[in-house]
Amino acid sequence: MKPLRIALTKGRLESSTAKLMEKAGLDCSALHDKGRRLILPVGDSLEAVLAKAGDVITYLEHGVCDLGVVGKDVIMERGGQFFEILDLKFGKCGFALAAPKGADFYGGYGGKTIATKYPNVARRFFQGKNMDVRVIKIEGSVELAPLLGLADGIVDLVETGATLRENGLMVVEPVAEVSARLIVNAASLKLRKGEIEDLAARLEARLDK
Ligand SMILES: Nc1ncnc2c1ncn2[C@@H]1O[C@H](COP(=O)(O)OP(=O)(O)OP(=O)(O)O)[C@@H](O)[C@H]1O
Ligand SMILES: O=P(O)(O)OC[C@H]1O[C@H](OP(=O)(O)OP(=O)(O)O)[C@H](O)[C@@H]1O
Repeated sequence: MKPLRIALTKGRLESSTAKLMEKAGLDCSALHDKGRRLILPVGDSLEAVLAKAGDVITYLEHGVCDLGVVGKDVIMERGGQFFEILDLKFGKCGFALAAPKGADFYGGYGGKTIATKYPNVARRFFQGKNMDVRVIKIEGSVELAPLLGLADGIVDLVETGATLRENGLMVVEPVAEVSARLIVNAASLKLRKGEIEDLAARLEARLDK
């Protein structure tokens, strides 16, 4: 039987993913000693693919990967046709609306401008409030936008709050909680149900509380 292929998000989620798989009894030595390789064996039943977060979903939806580990932030922004089967309880942070300290974000009558790396999440949040805002997509260091006068506020991920604090911004309102999720391609879940459920159960048993 060929190994199940799992797409892992490179970067922040990488070490926690490897730690969890190790706790579940899978040999992750290749991940620790990967050099520049992007496809690596994990135990003898898994093949790990290291990809950018959004690409994890692309590979999964096209059926070239069976499983994926990706942040709920990316799932909320991208959506897609797949099953989310497990909250992995790491990569914990949250979406928040933030604005310059002391600003009355909801005050005044003028239209508001929001800068964000997550335009769909931001639009949905303000639609839920029946508020018509202008959304500008920014690729990173989103906190810059209100400081430079481009936006009234941002919708971004907040973990420790240090980036907001050190740049004179504050949380106006939390938007959603975020953590890493295990996702599965729909056809794989049908065709390799037993193996996938077995892996999910092994991971679930070793999750942080
Ligand atoms: N403080 C945080 N900031 C951003 N993402 C976080 C944070 N804490 C946990 N995460 C999770 O880690 C995932 C990967 O983040 P990471 O910054 O490594 O990649 P990225 O967002 O694609 O950024 P880059 O473009 O810099 O690679 C996010 O999608 C999110 O689910
Ligand atoms: O609350 P904190 O612990 O300060 O973490 C939140 C910050 O981390 C992320 O940025 P990242 O470092 O990924 O850089 P980026 O802005 O270029 O995406 C996020 O976009 C915030 O800026």
